[in-house]
Amino acid sequence: MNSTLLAGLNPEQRAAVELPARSALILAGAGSGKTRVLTTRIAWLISTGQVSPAGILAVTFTNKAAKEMVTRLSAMLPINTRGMWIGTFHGLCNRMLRAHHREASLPQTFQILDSGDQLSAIKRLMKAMNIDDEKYPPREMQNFISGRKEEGLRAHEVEAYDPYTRRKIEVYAEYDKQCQREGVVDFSELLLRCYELLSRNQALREHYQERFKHILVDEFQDTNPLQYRWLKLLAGQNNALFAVGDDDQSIYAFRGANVGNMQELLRDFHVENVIKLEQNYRSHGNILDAANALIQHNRNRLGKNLWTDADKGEQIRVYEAGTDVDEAAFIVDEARQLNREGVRLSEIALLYRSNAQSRVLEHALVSAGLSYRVYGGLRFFERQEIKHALAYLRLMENTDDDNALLRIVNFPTRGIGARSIEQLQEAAKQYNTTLWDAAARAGGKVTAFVGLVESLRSATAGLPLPEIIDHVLQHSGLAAHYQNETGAKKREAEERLENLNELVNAATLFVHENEDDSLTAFLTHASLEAGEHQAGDSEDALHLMTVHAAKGLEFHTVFITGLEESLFPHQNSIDSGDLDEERRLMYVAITRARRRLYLTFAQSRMLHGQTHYGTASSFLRELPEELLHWLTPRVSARKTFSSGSYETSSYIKAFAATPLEKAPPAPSSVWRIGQRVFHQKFGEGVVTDSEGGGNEGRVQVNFKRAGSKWLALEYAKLTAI
Ligand SMILES: Nc1ncnc2c1ncn2[C@@H]1O[C@H](COP(=O)(O)OP(=O)(O)OP(=O)(O)O)[C@@H](O)[C@H]1O
Ligand SMILES: [Mg+2]
Repeated sequence: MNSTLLAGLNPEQRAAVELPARSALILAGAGSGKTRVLTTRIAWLISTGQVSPAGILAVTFTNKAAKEMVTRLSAMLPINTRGMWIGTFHGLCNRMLRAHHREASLPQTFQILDSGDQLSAIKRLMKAMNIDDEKYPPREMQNFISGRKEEGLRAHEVEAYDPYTRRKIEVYAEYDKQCQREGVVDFSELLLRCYELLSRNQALREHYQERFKHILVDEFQDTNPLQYRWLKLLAGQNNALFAVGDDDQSIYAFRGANVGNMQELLRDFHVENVIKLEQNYRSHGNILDAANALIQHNRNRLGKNLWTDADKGEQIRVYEAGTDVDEAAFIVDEARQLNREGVRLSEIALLYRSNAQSRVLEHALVSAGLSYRVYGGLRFFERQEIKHALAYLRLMENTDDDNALLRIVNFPTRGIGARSIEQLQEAAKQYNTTLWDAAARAGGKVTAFVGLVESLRSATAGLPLPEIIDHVLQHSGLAAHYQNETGAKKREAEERLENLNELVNAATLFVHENEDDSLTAFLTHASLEAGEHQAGDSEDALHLMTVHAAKGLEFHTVFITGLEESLFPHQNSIDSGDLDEERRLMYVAITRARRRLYLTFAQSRMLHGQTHYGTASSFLRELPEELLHWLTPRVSARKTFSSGSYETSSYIKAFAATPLEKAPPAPSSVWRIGQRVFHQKFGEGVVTDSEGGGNEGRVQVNFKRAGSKWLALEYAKLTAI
């Protein structure tokens, strides 16, 4: 059986699979078979009797990847893969915390806060603490708390040298208390709590160290310091850590991931040899050449060469659209044509840098009647109506969940005003109880609400999950609320109602696929797997996702959309002067394609309610011309590319410019993005965006002292500096 397992691997891959039971690092570029090697190694270890399936712990990047790994394993081995410890860091930590909730001081039914829930919990807390949210923006507070947790630091361990930080630490401490009181944990808490559980509880630690002889990690370059410490703790002195990764695909430094972990791994685990895989099996030559050429612009690379046996294949298709709507229309036409030629829709991916870009694409796909699925982004479980429904379910499970209570106490409206809710919060604070307890004593409509939730709970006790959910939708008033909507909101309400019905379907599927079909398990799934598991999973559908979410995946055809300066590369990285991480992101995007790659961009785009006028991404310029096939006249090449200096030609485009014949802008409006300017009142700043031309135009300037502002060119007397 081993020989069939190993057949088809090249000698380096095979050597990696058959490494002795010591720690190892496989450092290799995109599409070189890292994930395949990792999966095959699990199968090989089990089939050669070196370890039982229960002795394996494998960390993948997404739940989708974990599922795929389990499916591949069952195809390779005649074993029961159910219950194997294969999952994301969050998923595995959740599992461990559920199993040992008492030791971790958590209620068994603890609920998970996604990032939106976390933000509202922080806002609520800051209000109770009377903290000025202008001085301490809640989002910044959220980043502060999550950032510290990802470094493994509790509030009392964070050092502060100024009053501002001290205040933030106070909020952090109170926030943790609030979560504990309410029986909820946020994403980073899952990891930190699990880490603390293992590090404090020797018996438990030894139990798991004894069990997991082989720990395997995919996408190792994106582990953050806490995840790394968690792995180290589990590995102990004797277990083997098998890590695969690619420094060129490290795209989570902004969230604390640390490529330096690779160096630490070599040292901490006494790794003797690093195996490199250099043959790419995924992409045609031109695509790989483009990826290699791009990434060569980065500094500080560990250095790898990728080559392929495959043909050069097609050139990369580049398309310049007038507007984002035109861009979407072009993509839909091409996708439809490919589909007619026999490419399955699920083999086509539309990638974008930011979630907000998906709306226009989705609209075009809906109009064209093409099925699609969005991964990440506007997540099914994050939709307003779904969160309302989940809040009822959460409160039924755990009445301490104040977040859930606040969300639905007056939704659908039952005449409980803001004033009553404030009184409720005051009472809870005064008696040091949860809102639920306070509500039970408050009397009137508030107490009737408690009665409603209790009746939902008793009426559904013992029912199968989908029926519980259906009952709650019908009897909480949620379904009726959307059914009764009329007028302008009717269409939207119908869609929301469909989503609610979809929640029942999701639960049906969940029960079918999981041994633990309790409500708690389902709510956990809703928090952890949000967006990865959408309706109609079996249907052939296009994939839409951010580049971040595309990591590790591959498709016949990939469209990289919105390739405009300040969108991709993102303005933040342009401002910081460090494009390396953005370039790695672009490298990830390019290397997802097997056969065909499209690069598209638009001259104007509506984002966040404003029209933006952009120029082609500087990444386009980093790709060798001979690899590109321009589908639109190379206007930008003339104006933007051939001058040699990108900066001098990235001017503000005139309002009335047509895609092909752009009127040169009036001299008075030539403020290029990146230009440093001086304003009488606001002082020094940098132009970050622009709209329109001539005197009607506006520019956005990020002022050093005054922050970001839009200014009308007619009035703002800016001078270049
Ligand atoms: N020896 C091989 N022969 C044929 N195909 C292979 C071989 N090794 C890997 N492949 C195929 O190449 C593709 C890329 O493999 P895989 O996804 O494992 O690469 P990876 O290194 O994990 O990529 P990424 O860095 O994007 O995660 C897959 O379709 C895989 O099945
Ligand atoms: Mg991979």
